[in-house]
This record gives sequence, C-alpha cells and structure tokens, in this order.
Amino acid sequence: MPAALTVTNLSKQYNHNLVVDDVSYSLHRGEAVGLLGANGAGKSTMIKSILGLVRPSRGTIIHPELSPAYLPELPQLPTSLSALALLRFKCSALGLDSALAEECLMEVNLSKKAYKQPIKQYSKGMRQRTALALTLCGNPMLVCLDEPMSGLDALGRVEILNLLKEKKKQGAAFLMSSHIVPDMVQLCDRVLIMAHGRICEDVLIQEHSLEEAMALEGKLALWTTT
Ligand SMILES: Nc1ncnc2c1ncn2[C@@H]1O[C@H](COP(=O)(O)OP(=O)(O)OP(=O)(O)O)[C@@H](O)[C@H]1O
Repeated sequence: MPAALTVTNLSKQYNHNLVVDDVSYSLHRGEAVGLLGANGAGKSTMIKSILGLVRPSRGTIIHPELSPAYLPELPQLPTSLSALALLRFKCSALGLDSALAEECLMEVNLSKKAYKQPIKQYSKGMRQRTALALTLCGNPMLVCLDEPMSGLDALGRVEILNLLKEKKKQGAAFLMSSHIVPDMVQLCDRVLIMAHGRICEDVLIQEHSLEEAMALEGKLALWTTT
C-alpha cells in the first residue's frame, strides 16, 4: 500500500537556527503517528512544512492528498458565523451535500443549541469542537492535528479520541502533535520523540495502555533533559 506521507531528510532553518534537522519518516493509511517533544522542539514547524505553510530548507515531502486536512494549534474561525453556516460553507466548497454539515457537528458533539449561534459566543472547548468538525469534514485521508485536545474537558477528550479512532479505522492517516501523552498513546501506533529538531526515538505503541504512556513519559523526560 502506498504511504499516505513520506518525509525524507527534511530540514528547516530560520536564519542560523536549525529548528527541524534531517528528519525522515513515513505514515500509512489507517496509521496514527504522534509527535512528542518539549516546547520549541520543532513539532509545529514539521507539520507546517507538510502543509506547505513553511518552506523547507532541505528535503522532500510526498503525499498523494492534494491538500492534507489541518487543525492548527490556534484555530482562527470566522466568529460572526455560526458553526452550522461554517460547516455548510465547507461542504459546498468540497462539493458535498450541505446536509452533511449537521452530521459533522454531531460527530464532535457540539451542543445542538449552539449550531446557529455566532462562534463569538462559544466557549474555548466549543470553538475547538467546531475547528475539529471543520478539519474532519469530508473524511480527509491525511490529517495533521496540532494539539487537538486543547481546551477540551475530560469527556470531550474521550469523545474526540473515539471519533479519531473511528476515522483511523476507516483508513485516515493522522499526524498529531500533543503534550498529553496518555491521549497520544490511545490514538497513535507510533510516537516520534523530538528534541532540538531531531527525531531521537521512534516508539512503537502496541497496547495503547497507561503503562505504555508512563514509559513514554519516562523516555520523553530523558530526551528533554539531555
Ligand atoms: N516564523 C519563525 N521564525 C523564526 N523562528 C521560528 C518561527 N517559527 C518557529 N520558530 C522557532 O522554531 C522552533 C520550533 O518551533 P515550533 O513551533 O515548531 O515548536 P513546537 O515543538 O511546536 O513547540 P510547542 O510545543 O511550544 O508548540 C522554536 O525555536 C521557534 O522559536
């Protein structure tokens, strides 16, 4: 099966600061890969390079998707629109039936009474659910998520993890950056530990268990203190 994403010898330098340093990995359909590392390790820069938002200094990025779906770390939503209007707009841009807009909002469990309210009246978690619905609308096959659980309460995190697991089962490939290790372990099949722009370790996740999350926290601590 062809890879959903292949990154080869990717580097990004800002002036004299090498923030992504000769990184290579691939991601297959139905696979989720996590990016774990301290603040400034280069996770967001790597994701933005894949999306073409940052021009790499060196290396190649290959994916069959015309434009991968993206949830930015700080989603900017048009706050005068309602979630429903926004999702209808996205459906029509993708050539999909606008009736799907409501389904997308139901998937992320946005409260029904918020559907027609302007986004400026939403809480942080409601905005995050709307941004996730927008990202997942149309069932994209390659999805880059930067801190997807940001602002979600405990139940919301479980709901969204279950949704992402379901999309993964349907064949979507995920590249996800997060600081919440137990969430990452639940979804991801591999976790790349990053420090100073490099991949220090590629950790296989087999059981998706709390024990694996604790072991991963330990490995992360080792790499971020050296
Ligand atoms: N536009 C830019 N110009 C110059 N330096 C930048 C730019 N964007 C990011 N950097 C630098 O690149 C490095 C990596 O940043 P990046 O945002 O990729 O880190 P991160 O791992 O996503 O961190 P966090 O966990 O805090 O989100 C940091 O040192 C940051 O200051």
